[in-house]
Amino acid sequence: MGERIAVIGAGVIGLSIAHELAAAGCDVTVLADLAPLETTSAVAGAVWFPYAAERSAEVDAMLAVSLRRFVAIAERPEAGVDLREGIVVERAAAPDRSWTALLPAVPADAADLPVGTTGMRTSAPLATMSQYLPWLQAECEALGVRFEHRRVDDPDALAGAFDVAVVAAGARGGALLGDDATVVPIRGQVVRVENPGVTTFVIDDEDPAGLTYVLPRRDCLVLGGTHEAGATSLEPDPAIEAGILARCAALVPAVAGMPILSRAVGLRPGRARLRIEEVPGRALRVIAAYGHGGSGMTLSWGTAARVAAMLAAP
Ligand SMILES: Cc1cc2nc3c(=O)[nH]c(=O)nc-3n(C[C@H](O)[C@H](O)[C@H](O)COP(=O)(O)OP(=O)(O)OC[C@H]3O[C@@H](n4cnc5c(N)ncnc54)[C@H](O)[C@@H]3O)c2cc1C
Repeated sequence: MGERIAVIGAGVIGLSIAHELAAAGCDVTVLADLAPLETTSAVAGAVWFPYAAERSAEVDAMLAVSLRRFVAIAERPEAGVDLREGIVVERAAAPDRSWTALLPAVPADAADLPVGTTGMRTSAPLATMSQYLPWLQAECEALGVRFEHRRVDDPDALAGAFDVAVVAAGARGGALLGDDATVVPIRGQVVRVENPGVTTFVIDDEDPAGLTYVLPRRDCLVLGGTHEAGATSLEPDPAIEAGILARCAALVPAVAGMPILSRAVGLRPGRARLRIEEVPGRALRVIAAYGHGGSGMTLSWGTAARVAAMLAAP
């Protein structure tokens, strides 16, 4: 392709796109005002599982692309991605098991589930983001990608220096393009505790007391969470944290009282539909790539493949 491409954003979406475009021969520069470990992506659990994002045939194809890629990446221990056993708790009378078409799963034993629930046992890629994002950045750099710490106020101002701008700016994507007011930040708070030896993840999205999950990363156990549409505070809330700790201890008793290592808040880029498309009428070719909600890691490689295919087309 050989084009000069600016990727605005150094979260999991921007890095994955930069990687695929550089691998295809483009001259790629990532422009971002937050480094990978400062982004929402670094707050993510981060388990491959569709949550709070568009579902459609097109998105399911992207989910499949990402899943295959993460399974392959898990073969490289230095990347920080592991295939983990896990349980997805179900509380609906007719639970949505569409994800099992992508990820094989079997009914979980009642003894492993909260009283009165059903659930599925599966095995899914889980990324230790503190390791995976730096690894992905290094992989990009090995392909020649440059990184500039810089805020972009107007993508059109990149014309001349670049042939294409890819807007992978997460929750700020709509504001940056100025033509999309439909992005809603969805606040998510987590607590990271010492892992008492938990190896199985548990997700209970529909817990009536609040979104609850326990995710064993390599460096900690991530306890979550919250789903607060429209909330934007990046300060961890102590009352919310107390609720998370109580719900997680009820779900996985071994986590009760474990020492807290850190706390984090991220703003998921909520949008009814992913925005992956050409943006007409700009001073250079602009491609939007944001709106991944609670599934940015889950959709990252599928997104990158779609953007690469758009750029490969004449
Ligand atoms: C608590 C929590 C748990 C989660 N768990 C999971 C999970 O288990 N699995 C999963 O798949 N997803 C999960 N998510 C969702 C996931 O984190 C997001 O979907 C993902 O991080 C979005 O990535 P992104 O690259 O689009 O945005 P971000 O990670 O937010 O990165 C945005 C980038 O754009 C840059 N940027 C923005 N505006 C500008 C500008 N004007 N100029 C320059 N740079 C700019 C920023 O500096 C940053 O580098 C979770 C999210 C939260 C909050």
